[in-house]
Amino acid sequence: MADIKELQEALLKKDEEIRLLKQKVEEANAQLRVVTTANADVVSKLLETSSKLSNDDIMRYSRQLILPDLGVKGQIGLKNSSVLIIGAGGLGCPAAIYLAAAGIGRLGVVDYDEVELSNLHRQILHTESRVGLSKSLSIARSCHSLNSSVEYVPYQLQLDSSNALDIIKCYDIVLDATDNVATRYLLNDACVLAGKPLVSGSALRFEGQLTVYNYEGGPCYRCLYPRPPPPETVTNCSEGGVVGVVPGIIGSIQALEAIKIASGLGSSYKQRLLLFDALDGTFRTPKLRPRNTDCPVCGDKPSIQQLIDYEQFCGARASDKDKDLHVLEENCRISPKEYAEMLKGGEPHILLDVRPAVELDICRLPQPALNIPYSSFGKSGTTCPSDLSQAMEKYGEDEKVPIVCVCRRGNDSQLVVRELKEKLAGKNVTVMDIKRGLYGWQKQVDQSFPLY
Ligand SMILES: Nc1ncnc2c1ncn2[C@@H]1O[C@H](COP(=O)(O)OP(=O)(O)OP(=O)(O)O)[C@@H](O)[C@H]1O
Ligand SMILES: [Zn+2]
Repeated sequence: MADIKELQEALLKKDEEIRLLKQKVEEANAQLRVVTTANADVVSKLLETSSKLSNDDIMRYSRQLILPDLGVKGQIGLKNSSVLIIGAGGLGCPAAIYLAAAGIGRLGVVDYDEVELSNLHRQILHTESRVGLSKSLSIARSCHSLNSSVEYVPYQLQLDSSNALDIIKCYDIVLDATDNVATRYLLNDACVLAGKPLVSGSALRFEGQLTVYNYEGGPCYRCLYPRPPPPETVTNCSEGGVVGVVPGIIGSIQALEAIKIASGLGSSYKQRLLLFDALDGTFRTPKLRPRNTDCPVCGDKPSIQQLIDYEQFCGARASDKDKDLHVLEENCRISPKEYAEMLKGGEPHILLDVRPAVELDICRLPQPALNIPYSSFGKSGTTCPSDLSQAMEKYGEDEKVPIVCVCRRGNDSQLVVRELKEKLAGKNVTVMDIKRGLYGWQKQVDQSFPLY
């Protein structure tokens, strides 16, 4: 009997435990329902705001909203998209302002550099009062005053292998508005690894180019250019010059392609190149090679699965800061001050200005100079350019007057000295360069000398 009683008590205890457990499950379910409903509320609120245009939006964007190809759907696509622009210069400025005006949701702008006076003829979002200010901040400010409903994220830094992926991952579309080969490869690889379309632009002198890499199965930059060009063949705007409107046009089309991608229209340049020639007034759009299945980064068996050292790969720096060459021994160089002393003392010498002829019209040292541009030195083969030989002959064989080379910044002049030393080997002629060229002259000798 006692056993049965004990068993009954044990059963009752178990029943009570089961009841308590059921109660706990019920409470947990109730809590779950509350959380799920709350989440659904948050999600639907988010959807509601991101899929709706405010009255201000409707008025502001009305002229593009009524385009049947774009419409409300396209505008919401823009509002929900983010674009990252690398380079706040000649291409970045027009690209940024049109993206801001069109109502892109978020706009990131990366640039390590500060505004300079020589930027203003083409980098049209910067102003005279912002000379010395960060370019990415300056763009964000200008765009904000045009459209404050866009979120702006300025990055005052140099994009490199250590930060590129983390930044790019936060955006939908990337615009390459930079001016150097190392950054082009970096951006290409980062966009392939992160799966982002790369709207790439470039502009120099009177010419511009544009294409969209890594977009809907199209080629990447490496598919078309597997090897970087020799560094000495690459020119940038500060060396080659550029007409401001050219990057204006290319940067605007970069914005246009990003707008088309973001609004669902798609880009016209996935396997096509735009070539703009401002002197001819022509636009050509040749087709490009398709994606290379053996491409080391976007091919079927990629060997590059993380970012590499792009400055090393290209043999060139990714910024134009501190570009001073040091190829000569100190005894082959004189300071601008020493050259000024030479002039004062009337020491006979040949001044050889190795800048392009067009630059001598801008300014020159106060001494008659022979002009043989650096670019033409290779053309005379192993011999000395004939103009220089003639100038040396004027002084006669016995009087070996020194040759003093000068250029804008003191880089080309060093290369010329090196070359002349080989060409004049055995002739016992002193050849030297003026350190830091006209920049050095302005700094050490004549502050009123114009710089460009
Ligand atoms: N890796 C990089 N990270 C961040 N910004 C970059 C990088 N590479 C280039 N840039 C920026 O891209 C911009 C390119 O623009 P652009 O060539 O018009 O200007 P610039 O270099 O100031 O011109 P200039 O050659 O006349 O001095 C520059 O502002 C430069 O600082
Ligand atoms: Zn590729």
